Amino acid sequence: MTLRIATRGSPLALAQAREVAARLAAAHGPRDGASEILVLKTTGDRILDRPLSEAGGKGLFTKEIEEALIDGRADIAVHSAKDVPTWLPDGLVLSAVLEREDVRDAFVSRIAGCLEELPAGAMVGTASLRRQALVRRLRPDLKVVSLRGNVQTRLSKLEAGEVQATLLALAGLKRLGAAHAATALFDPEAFPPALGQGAIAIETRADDAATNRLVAAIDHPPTAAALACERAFLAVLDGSCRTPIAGHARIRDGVLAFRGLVLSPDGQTAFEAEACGAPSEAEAIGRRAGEDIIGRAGEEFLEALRAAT
Ligand SMILES: NCc1[nH]cc(CCC(=O)O)c1CC(=O)O
Repeated sequence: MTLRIATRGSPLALAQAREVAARLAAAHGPRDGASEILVLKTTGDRILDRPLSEAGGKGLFTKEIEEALIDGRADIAVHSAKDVPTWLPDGLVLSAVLEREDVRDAFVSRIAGCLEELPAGAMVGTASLRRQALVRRLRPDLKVVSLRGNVQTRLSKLEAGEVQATLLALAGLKRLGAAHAATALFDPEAFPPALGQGAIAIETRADDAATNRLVAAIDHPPTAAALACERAFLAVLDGSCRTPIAGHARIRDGVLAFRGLVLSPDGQTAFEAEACGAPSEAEAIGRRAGEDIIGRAGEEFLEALRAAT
């Protein structure tokens, strides 16, 4: 039986699918761990002319891939965990997560060594509402503009001088062999990553016991716990592409510590929560942090966020 792995066709998505294929082969040998890659185009790949947050939000990079799982054209879907919507379709599960890459965002620029060094009025291009809000919070004097396209496209737009700086996940740069493009790295405390950033998630049909047994062997339980915590936080806050939301769970000395943040799009208002506990309580920890923010921020602020942009 050859496992069929569905993925988007961007260079980053292909690198991630190949990594899953290599791990399966390493864990189960070339026969039982054999796989083939099925490349699919998603709505998110087709919309190039406007911000994705305006294009209907959730699941733009996952829907067509999940459909292939549901109708049996594929056995495994590989996603960047941060692109996986809060709610999965009925019958699908995140059955494994690979060990997390570096969670940090990278600052990329030819004219400044870091965000602080950019001259007032400089243009920073990023399509991520989280990065836009965090940049505005730290540097309200900069011009933040949307910059779309896959990682390579964004780097060439920077080269062409469309913007003076951009921000990218270091994990993605590393997987593309382009980590040298990073000018500086953000401290995750000052510039918290997207929920799920740096992790590769494997989605399968819940009732496909044979596939789920094979992928269980490449699961990294500490990353899975961190992701469960981060996704529980997202679920409580009903996070979507429209909501600037950030956060990061990590396990140290057997304790899972989470810090999450919700921002107004202009970055001027932010609510933050911290929670920690046993990794086995990951989801409850994430929920607790989310409920803490709802309690303090108030429905009004959160409603305004949902309606914003
Ligand atoms: N939304 C695009 C996306 N999805 C995952 C990554 C990077 C890899 C990762 O976070 O695991 C990127 C590019 C980026 O944010 O720079």
